[in-house]
Amino acid sequence: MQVAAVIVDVPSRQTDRPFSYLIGSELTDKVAVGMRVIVPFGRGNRLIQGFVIGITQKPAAETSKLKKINEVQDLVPVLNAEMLALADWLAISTFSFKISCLQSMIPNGLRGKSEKKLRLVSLEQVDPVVRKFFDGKNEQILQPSKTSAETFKKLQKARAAGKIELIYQVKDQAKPKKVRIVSNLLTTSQAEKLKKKQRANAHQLIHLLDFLADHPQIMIQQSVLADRFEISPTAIRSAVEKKWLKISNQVVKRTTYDPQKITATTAKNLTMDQQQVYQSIVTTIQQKTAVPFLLEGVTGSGKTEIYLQLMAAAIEQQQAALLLVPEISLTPQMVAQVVGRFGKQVALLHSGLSIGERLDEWRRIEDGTATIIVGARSAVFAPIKNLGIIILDEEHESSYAQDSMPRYHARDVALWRSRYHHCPVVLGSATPALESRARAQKGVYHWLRLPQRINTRPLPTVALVDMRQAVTQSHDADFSNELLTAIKDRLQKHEQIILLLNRRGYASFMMCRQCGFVLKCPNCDISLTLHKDQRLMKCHYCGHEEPIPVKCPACGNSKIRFYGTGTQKIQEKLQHYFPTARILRMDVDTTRRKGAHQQILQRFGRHQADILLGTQMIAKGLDYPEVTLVGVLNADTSLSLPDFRASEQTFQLLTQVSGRAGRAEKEGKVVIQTFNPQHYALQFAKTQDYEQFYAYEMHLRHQGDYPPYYFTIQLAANAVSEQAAIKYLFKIMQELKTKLSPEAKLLGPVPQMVLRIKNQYRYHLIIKFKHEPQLMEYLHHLLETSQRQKNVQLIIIREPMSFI
Ligand SMILES: Nc1ncnc2c1ncn2[C@@H]1O[C@H](COP(=O)(O)OP(=O)(O)OP(=O)(O)O)[C@@H](O)[C@H]1O
Ligand SMILES: [Zn+2]
Ligand SMILES: [Zn+2]
Repeated sequence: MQVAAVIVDVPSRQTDRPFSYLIGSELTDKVAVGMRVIVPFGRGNRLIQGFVIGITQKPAAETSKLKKINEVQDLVPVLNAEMLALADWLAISTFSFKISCLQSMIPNGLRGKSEKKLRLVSLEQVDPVVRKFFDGKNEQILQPSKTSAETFKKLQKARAAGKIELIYQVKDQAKPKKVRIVSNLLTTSQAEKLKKKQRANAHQLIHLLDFLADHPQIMIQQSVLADRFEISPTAIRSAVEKKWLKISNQVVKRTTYDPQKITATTAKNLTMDQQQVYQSIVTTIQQKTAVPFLLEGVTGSGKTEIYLQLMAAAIEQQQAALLLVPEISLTPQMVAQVVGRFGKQVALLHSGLSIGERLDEWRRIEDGTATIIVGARSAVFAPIKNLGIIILDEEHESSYAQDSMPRYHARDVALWRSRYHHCPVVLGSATPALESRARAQKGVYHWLRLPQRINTRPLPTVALVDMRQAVTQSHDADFSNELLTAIKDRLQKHEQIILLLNRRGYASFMMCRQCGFVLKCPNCDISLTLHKDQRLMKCHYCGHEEPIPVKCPACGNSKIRFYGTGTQKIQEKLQHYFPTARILRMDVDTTRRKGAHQQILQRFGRHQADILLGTQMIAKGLDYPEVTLVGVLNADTSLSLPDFRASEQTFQLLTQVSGRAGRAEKEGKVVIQTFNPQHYALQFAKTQDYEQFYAYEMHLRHQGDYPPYYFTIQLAANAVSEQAAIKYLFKIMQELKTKLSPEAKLLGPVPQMVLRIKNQYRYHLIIKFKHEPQLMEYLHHLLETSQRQKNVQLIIIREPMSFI
């Protein structure tokens, strides 16, 4: 009898092992390793999803007690041998449940009970058995247990030959995507006549009539009309009422980018420096060797062009390329370049996709149609079969680390996959993570450098403004005279400006000026954050929200103040200083809508605005030739976090954002406002000297026994009872002391920075160590036994991003 080892979709310590299921005769030869199955589970025999990770033959006598697989969900496996091996490694190295690892490798749309349909693509030379299965129809639902083994085999064959395709029926995919198309009902002369009849202050309608006069008979997507031609929805609505316009719905095929908006680009001639870097890497693609590279190239040194040409080289070798970026919505320029160069071969994976879109892209990668894959963190699991190169852009970005299970770092997964595929990995950054740079130093990574900008353009000059003095002159805690003067100057020259409001470790909260009461979350030990546009106070940890109070909940006084500078407030101030300046704001509030990031950046790129004001979002990767001034309003907020990486992250942020200035012919200037001008992170940011910063910071890390000199593991205990959490960690600490060598160091147990989240108290213990061969095994044992600890939840995090 055939028995399948199945990992079931119940993420818990108790169920984190394979369960045996019998493969009944109706499913013989249809179940394969890597397929999803539906199985009965638990006492109630609830039907749940699982993954087959092994199949064995057993004598009938041993299988009589086994439950049977209810149904197979796939025609061909969704997880291949590589993914299964990767899941094994991931589960062990990140202390995660196997099911969580497997789930993170498939798109959401394949979770749970989706219906599978097969669609006939071509009728030519189709096997009669397959033809009969379709029974004259184009599409047919697949139910493996009700399909004969012969038919199943033939279907698999037809699929492999591209004669049929698999369609996973996902809720949102079932509904075709529609767009609203606006048709112009007016002739040019009608539009012009109507224009004369409008009131002079009806700017929007006049603007629209101008457009209609210029474009008779045009049919255009409403979103394009709104975005590119800046016509407001209100104007469109009233034009429809007036019968100037007609709106109709049109079904479109889902694509994740609009090919019409992308212009094709060709490869640039590499500079000497670029050529050298390119050569070192391209040989490893050709020779199929798993070499990790650290590409340390200053801002504007032309790393992107090297990536593009390396990807082209992989394609030439009939291989695929994976480009990881920190957050795809923030890198529309990068996406435009990749799509411009590689067109339809590109698949984009990012969080902005709907479930159906993601599934479509995943399938295009899996069946080999897409060979250039661009995506954020989770794209590192893209089902690419023959990888030729993996590139991690901005490799220092913390968004590459997932902070929920499985707690993996995309860099580690990329390195693993590079070994599996025998292909190079390129870690690129102007400000590499200290860990990466240290590994390059030790020769673990092959170290490549681009110390100069393209065509030896200078880096921008950076001025630090001491806000302690500046405030006394400008009487404005947000703007120094120096920054205001510089802004005024660029506005006069019609150049562009980027202003950064550093909001890491920063939020606006409410305090009563009468009694000092601060509005806190009822479930967590943290103050609620003001979201002005939604008129809500929100908890960023548990999602609790409540209306903005008008009176102090404690004393009833109405003298409530909101602290913490918001981008909205800064925008108002800025507009007051420069009434005619066109300002774009980019923060969580203005980018909630899908595609909003892209729209804002495109408008700025077309020079439809003078100032781009934003949070960290605007610091990375932007390449706009007209930007000659970058201002940082508050450099210090991220320094004050009690975190060993605070300086590193501040330096990285400041260097990255400075790098946006002066990338083309015109020289760039940066003004950084700070209350700590003497701090080394700021001093080195002033010279944008990564190497010096590296040397200094490494010295401090060495003295403090911090990474990368030590490996670290965080043991976090969460419990409703504070005492239980502390007690449990103390017990572990005692045990650890007997297991670890004297070289290892233990910190804690101490409360985490936010002591209570969702009514759970949070304590932790940090292990710092250099070489402890027994440790991993002990920790796995600890996790296993922790399930007996009913009232405490233990989480083990390897190399946590911070100790807070
Ligand atoms: N070989 C080349 N010849 C001419 N221009 C180039 C060449 N390579 C790159 N450039 C241009 O130089 C500018 C900077 O390049 P790019 O954006 O790739 O820098 P980067 O190293 O990725 O910088 P950052 O780290 O700041 O994102 C771009 O405008 C790009 O088009
Ligand atoms: Zn009060
Ligand atoms: Zn909360």
